[in-house]
Amino acid sequence: MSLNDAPKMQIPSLLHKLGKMTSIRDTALLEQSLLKTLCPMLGVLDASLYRVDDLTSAVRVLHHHLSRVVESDGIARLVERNEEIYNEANIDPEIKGMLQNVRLLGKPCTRKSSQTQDLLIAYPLFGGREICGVLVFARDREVTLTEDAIVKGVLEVYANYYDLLDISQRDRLTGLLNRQALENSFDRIWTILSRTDEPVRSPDGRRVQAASTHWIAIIDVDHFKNVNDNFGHVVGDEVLLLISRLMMAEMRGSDLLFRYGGEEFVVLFSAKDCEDATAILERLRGAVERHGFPQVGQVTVSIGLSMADPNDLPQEVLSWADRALYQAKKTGRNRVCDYQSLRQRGEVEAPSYGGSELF
Ligand SMILES: Nc1nc2c(ncn2[C@@H]2O[C@H](COP(=O)(O)OP(=O)(O)OP(=O)(O)O)[C@@H](O)[C@H]2O)c(=O)[nH]1
Repeated sequence: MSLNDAPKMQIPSLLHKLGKMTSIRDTALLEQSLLKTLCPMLGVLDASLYRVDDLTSAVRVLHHHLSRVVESDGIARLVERNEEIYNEANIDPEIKGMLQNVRLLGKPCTRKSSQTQDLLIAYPLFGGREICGVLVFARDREVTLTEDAIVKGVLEVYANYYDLLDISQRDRLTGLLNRQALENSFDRIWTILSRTDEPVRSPDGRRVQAASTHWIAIIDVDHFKNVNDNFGHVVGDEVLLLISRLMMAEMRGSDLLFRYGGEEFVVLFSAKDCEDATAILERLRGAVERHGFPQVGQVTVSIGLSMADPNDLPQEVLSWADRALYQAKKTGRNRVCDYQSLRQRGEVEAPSYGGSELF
């Protein structure tokens, strides 16, 4: 079968959807739009996009789900639901296996679902020459050659456009997400955190567990002005770049890392409890402390931590982490301080909301 066999109505509709997709200016909405474009074309109600890191573990998953709901007027309508999760811990082993196979083979893979008897179909998503994601959907029949060509074409347009949008969200020096990206996505991330109890389903209908407690940390380089003053800005930039690489090495692929300001970074991550979150950041602090920075030698960081309870305002939580950072600086630097413990011990006052430098 060739593209000529595609139903006549499908091509105008596809072009229209591609036009809509490329009018979007936000990567998260773009992903939703991709799944929204492909689902009706493939005749499926669910599809998922797994973003993977260099080691093929999924770092972020978007599930798109359509269901038929009969409304009060008696007419059945399609209702759309999108779920985004940042924790790969509970992805089904069957899906994990497929992600690995797609990554190794660099081409689409199909296997029979052990639970529903549907076919699980996975397509690689390329970012440059690397695979940066996998599209997965389940259906009762193989994709035809025409469908295969359409899916690959749509994924290519999507990937090229995603790269363009992604550049504008990145800090030029470190490649981490920039402050603008944090501010733009803060409310969306918060909504995801507040939904942790809701069931999330993978394309073959199985339940995917959501994440544990979330935390925000602000990481600030100590006496960084001295680095610039003594060694110059080029060396200072190299220090920032190396610290960002140490952060990437020490944190998990699913953690969100931002360069928030000059020598200030923000990390959004999940951890079991405060002890666990502190231990993760202590590991990072120690890695920076032990690292030999060219010319400069030793550099240290101070870290302020706060629990990111979705019932609190994101800006408020960030200001608490900032308050804890201030305390870490005040009490000697090269330390991790967490706001909730400082409050319990009466070592800090609650900052007056709205008075923070952040936002
Ligand atoms: N090289 C380089 N320096 C930067 C960049 N952005 C900000 N800075 C410098 O970072 C320094 C921050 O200095 P301060 O805010 O005084 O803080 P500090 O010297 O780190 O002191 P403490 O935070 O109190 O430990 C300033 O000298 C800025 O010029 C950057 O992109 N590259």
